[in-house]
Parts: sequence; structure tokens; C-alpha cells
Amino acid sequence: MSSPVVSSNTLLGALVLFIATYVGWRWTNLWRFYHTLRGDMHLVNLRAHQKYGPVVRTGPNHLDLDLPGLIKTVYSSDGRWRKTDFYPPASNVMDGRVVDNLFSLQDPAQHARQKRPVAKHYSLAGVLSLEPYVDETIRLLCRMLEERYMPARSGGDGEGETGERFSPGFDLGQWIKMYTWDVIGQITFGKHFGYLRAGRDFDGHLWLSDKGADYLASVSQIPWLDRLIDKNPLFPVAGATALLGPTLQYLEERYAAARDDGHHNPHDDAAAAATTQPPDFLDKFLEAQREHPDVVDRRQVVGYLSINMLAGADTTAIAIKAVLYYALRTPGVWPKLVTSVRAALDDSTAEEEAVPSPYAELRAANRMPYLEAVVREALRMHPGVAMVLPRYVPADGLELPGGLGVVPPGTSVGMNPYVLGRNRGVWGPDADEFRPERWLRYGHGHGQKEEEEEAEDEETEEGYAARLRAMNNADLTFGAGSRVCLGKHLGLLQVYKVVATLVARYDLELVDPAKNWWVRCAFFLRQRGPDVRIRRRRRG
Ligand code: HEM
Repeated sequence: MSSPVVSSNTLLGALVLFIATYVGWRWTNLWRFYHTLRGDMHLVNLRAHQKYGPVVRTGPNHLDLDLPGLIKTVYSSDGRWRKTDFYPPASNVMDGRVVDNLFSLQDPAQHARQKRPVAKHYSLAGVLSLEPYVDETIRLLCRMLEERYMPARSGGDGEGETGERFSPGFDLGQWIKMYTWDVIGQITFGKHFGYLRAGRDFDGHLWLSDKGADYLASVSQIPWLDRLIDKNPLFPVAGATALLGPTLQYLEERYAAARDDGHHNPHDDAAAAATTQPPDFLDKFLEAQREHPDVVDRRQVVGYLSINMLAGADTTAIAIKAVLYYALRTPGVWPKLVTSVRAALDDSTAEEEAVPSPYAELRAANRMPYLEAVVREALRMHPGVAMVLPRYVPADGLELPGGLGVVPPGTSVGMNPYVLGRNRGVWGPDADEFRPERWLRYGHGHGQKEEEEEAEDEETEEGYAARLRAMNNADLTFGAGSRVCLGKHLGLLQVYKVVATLVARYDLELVDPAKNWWVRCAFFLRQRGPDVRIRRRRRG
């Protein structure tokens, strides 16, 4: 649905209608600030919609919408729906100057200019070139888990064919977080940060990234606060900028290495021939600097690097943890996932040092439809980003459906992926249930609502395509339009490969299936856990 052209008189009338219609009045941005500090904004948004309907006022100039039909309008690619002042706090300060990044930029022209030199590196083809880095990190994750929780095979103690018991319980989620951070270090700088090897957050950076998210999510509700704190030119108090510390350090190291011996510089033919490592993101960004000197300077390279850290590691960890948590605790799902993944993969995946087949091969051939369904369902139930993604209404206003009125230009409107994921109009009365089958074709061996419905309830191909389209159209997990997530392919590659590897190699169970996990919404919907027990896969 596109926005209608509205005359100024109509707009005045619309404004009155607007004021009269909306419930859930909020005269100050402070309550959003408060709930962001509390970490329950996703639930507050959801309950508000359950109580007041699809349009809720959440501040003097803010409207929160639960209208999937408007996603294509509000998150369009036409450059008219600008990101609001919510975003600039995510910029960093370097050498006393504010450095914008692809996430924080508001101006569409500047954003397009900054995105052009690097977009191809985040395409599926670009990301596949980084797959060896992901594989290497998955191997390291497995090695560390085995050393710590599955020491040498004992055999013959009556505990099954491999003779192995389940380990004591531990927080697998923390290992997943260390895995995604090490992947980001590896693909960005060609070097793990070292969390997996250390088995802990040895430099406090993972903790710092959580605190950075807490800071950003809350000051972004009252953006001038950030200008007093992080962006204060006189007395800066590090906010988002603190996250840049390790990035700058690695950047300096890599600049120095490139200067000293040309190591791993893809433009140095001798060095390129001597290394089997594919170029990492820093190589690619430095190449962008050479190719587009008018757009990319050294600060810009830091902007690109910082976004990988800021947007790429925690979101991916959240997704993987959600997949494991929901699949393990929902009756019937884990055994089905295990059967389908193990059937699709070569048995050698369970062996030492192995990771599943190339990502493109697995997904293109749709060899693991149930894993695909589980991932999509986990992202619906627990999206990595669970706050409203706000945009300014452009000059011609926004007509709401169902006679709800016209929203005046300049109003901040947006939708929350978490709320959209529970919209009963799209997902049905079981929207709160984790049911991967909803992503599959009913009646084809894996997709029926109830087993007994299978025979009479075969879904046609067209029917399934239409249903899938409706679900895809309501999905804001990765944002949409010109500001859609740049790292979607990269994130999903990491999710699929690590989950498939864990399922293929190990038996897993939750320590306490009845226990709900700890969740906190600070833009990212981060969790603690899942706490699991693990053992090597049993044969037979
Ligand atoms: C499963 C993992 C991920 C999820 C769920 C996710 C989610 C999102 C969402 C919802 C947005 C839109 C935010 C908005 O409109 O306010 C976004 C933007 C973005 N994401 Fe991701 N993300 C993931 C992984 C990644 C990775 C791995 C990277 C890069 C290494 C990345 C880089 C970005 C960037 C650069 C943007 C801003 C795009 C722009 O405005 O042009 N993301 N992400």
C-alpha cells in the first residue's frame, strides 16, 4: 500500500482525527526510556497492542504500529522514509569526530553512497567466500566443547555404544556467543578474538557489548542525551564508542602488518599466492578505499568495521540460541530435527574436525527443510531485534487502513518484529506456539497441523506458495526495504552451519526443560542459556 497524497487541510483534519483516535497516550519519551532500562520493551509493546489495537501512541511524536500490510510502505526502498533520530547514537567517535556507519546514517543519499562500495561483499556470493572462516571456527567450537565437556571416549561402561554419559549442565549460549564473536573477528580481521580458546570473556569485551546495547537502546529514546554523553565534544563519556576499542586495536595491527610485509594483502600478488586464506572484510574495505577514495577514507573503514561488531555478532548468537532453546524444549521438535538433519548429511559430519557440506549446496538443494522451518520459526518467536524500527512519515502523510486516519508528516512511526511475529491475523490463534510445521507444506510428510489431518488435508502447491508469501510479507526479522539487514546471508550461514553441526555430532538435552530463560530487550533481545547437557552422538 502506498501513501496517499494529502492536502494540508486534510492533514489538519487528519491531525484532529489522529489525536481523537489513538489510545495509549504518552506525553513523554521517558516511559520508553524507563522500559528500555528495564529491558521489557518487547512485552510492553505487545501488551499495548493486545489492549489497544494495531495503532498505539508511545510518545509525543511516536506511533507504534502492528500493521503488517504497511511494512512495504514504511520500510520502502524509495528513500522517502528516513530513519529517525533514534539511530545516530549508534555512530562512533574517532579522533574527536563522529563517524557514522551504515546502521546509524539517516540521510538516504549518504547511506546509498556509503553502502555502494561494500554491498557486494555481503551478498550471498560475497559471503560464501568467507565460509572457510566460519568452518574453521565451528571446528574450534567443537574441539573446545569436546575437551571440556566430553573428555576422551571411555567405552564399555554400560552407557550406550560409545560408552559416553551426558556432561554436567553448562551454558551453551555463552559458547555460542563466543563462537559468533570469534567468527566476526576471523572474517573481519582474519583473526579470532580468542574467546573460544580461552573459554571465557577474557577481556570483558562481550560484557561490554551487552552494556553498549543497554546504553544505546535507552539513550536512543531520548537522543539528545547521547550528545551530552558519548558525542559530547568537551567531556565525552564513552557510550557506543567504548565498543570501538578492540576494533581500533585490530585495525592498527593490520595496518602495521600490511605495511611491514604485505601479509594477507590481496593486492600484493606474492603475498596473495603465499596464503590460502581468503580475503577478510578488512582486506575488502581497504580495497574499497583504493577503488573509491572519494567516499572511503580511514574513518569510513572504521565505520564499516565497527558495524560488523555492533550489528553482526550478538544478533547471530541470539538467533542460534533461540533455535536451540525452542527446538530442545518443544515436545517432538528436537527428535524430528535430529532425524532430518542426520539423514541429509553425510555420516562423516559426526567425525572429528568435520562440518556440514557447503552452505550453498545444502540450502539451494533444500536438503534440510525441517531445519529451515525450525530456524524461521525460532526467529519469529524470538527475533534478534525486538524494538520498534522507527521512520519519519514523509511529506504526503500516511493513510492508515480501516479508516484509522492519516498520520501527519514528520511523525515517527514503526513496527516491532517481535509484535509482528505474534500477529494473530497472520499467524493464527496459535501465534504464541513454536510450531515449525507452519513453514512447511501441509500434508506432505512434515507440514500438517495434526498428524491425522495428513490424508485429507493436502495443501496444494499454489496454496502453500500463497501462505508462505503472506508469512514472508509479515516478517520484519531482518528489517526491510533499503535499510534491510546487510548481514542477513552472513548471519544465516553461521546459524545453519553451526546448528547442523551440533545436531549431527552431539546429543543435547536441556538441563531443565520447564524453566523459562532469562531475556532482556535492549534493541537486541538477548538471553542467558540455554543450559544443556551434551554427549557425543550415539550410533545405531
Ligand atoms: C540473525 C542475525 C541478524 C539479525 C536478526 C539482524 C537483524 C537486523 C535488523 C532487524 C536490521 C534492521 C534495523 C533497522 O531497520 O533499524 C538490521 C540491520 C543491519 N544489519 Fe543485521 N541482523 C543480523 C545479522 C547481521 C550481520 C551478521 C551483520 C554484519 C556483519 C549485520 C549488519 C547489519 C547492518 C549493516 C544493518 C544496517 C543496514 C542499513 O541500514 O543499511 N546484521 N539487522
